Amino acid sequence: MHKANVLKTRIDALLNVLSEDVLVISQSGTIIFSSHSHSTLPWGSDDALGGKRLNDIFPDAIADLFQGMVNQALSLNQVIIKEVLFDPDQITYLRDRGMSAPCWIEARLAPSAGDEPSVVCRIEDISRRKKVERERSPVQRDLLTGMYNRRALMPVLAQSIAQALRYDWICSLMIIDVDSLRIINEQQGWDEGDQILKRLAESLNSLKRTADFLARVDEDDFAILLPETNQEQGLLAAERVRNMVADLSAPHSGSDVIFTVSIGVATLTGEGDTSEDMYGRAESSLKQAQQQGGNRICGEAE
Ligand SMILES: Nc1nc2c(ncn2[C@@H]2O[C@H](COP(=O)(O)OP(=O)(O)OP(=O)(O)O)[C@@H](O)[C@H]2O)c(=O)[nH]1
Repeated sequence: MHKANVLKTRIDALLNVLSEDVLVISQSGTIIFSSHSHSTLPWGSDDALGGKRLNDIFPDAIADLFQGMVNQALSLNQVIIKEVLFDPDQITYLRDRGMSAPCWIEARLAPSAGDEPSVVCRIEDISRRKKVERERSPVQRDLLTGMYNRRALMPVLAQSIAQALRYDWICSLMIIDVDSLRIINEQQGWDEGDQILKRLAESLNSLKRTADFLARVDEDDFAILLPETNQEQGLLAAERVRNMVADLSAPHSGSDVIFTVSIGVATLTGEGDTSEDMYGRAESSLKQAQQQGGNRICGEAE
């Protein structure tokens, strides 16, 4: 076999056993080689990527980020590593290939030794590693908004329930969900979605009473634990939140952040009620509010 063919066969064999994808990207942002016959990433085959420009595949912000890495790798002549969160909702190319969950990618760019200025990029899906890190992490704060997360809320809720049962008090929990954040991200960009989450977090933090406990509990969900609050008062508090969001979105507020929220409220039922039960009931009420079209509040039937 010709020496060059032997080399190519060896390289192909090597690339096929890698779980990562390898792309060679030219200085001008064109993919000149890709290795994905057995890729776990949904990029498609070589043919689908070869010759494509970064801008053909990624939204501008991500294409620019890769291009910046390419330039840096070439000018510094060293490996550049970055973690990037891909949201398939924003990347038609990935969505068309059936990718639905957001996915962390570690992109590692190493300068090539070829004639044409280009870089070798190793792309690895690190979603599983990120998930394990999140689950094991003792961190109790949400990185985007700086608020507590669900991990922090649950023991506080359990303690609040225990106290309320012991001293014959009451407490309520509301879960607030941003309506259609997926569509906002899609139509106005992920950054706009981030601004909405941050703005909402800040406003909830200012609105809540000192004794209330606020947390970002899911992608687009916040929860507020309301001590010494019965169902009627819980529903009133939820109405204040909904009105506050309406004010935030009003044209006169000087903000172009326009969104609505749905809210589910649950109240302690008595002996035997647990934090998981109460949380589940607030979630069911929230679901009801969403099913009724969103921008509304639902509590439990008495
Ligand atoms: N901008 C932004 N979006 C996020 C973040 N975390 C998750 N998301 C996105 O938020 C969206 C949440 O989707 P869904 O749970 O379907 O919520 P939704 O579109 O608001 O639908 P409903 O809640 O039923 O109104 C998904 O598109 C996520 O990718 C974040 O930190 N920032």
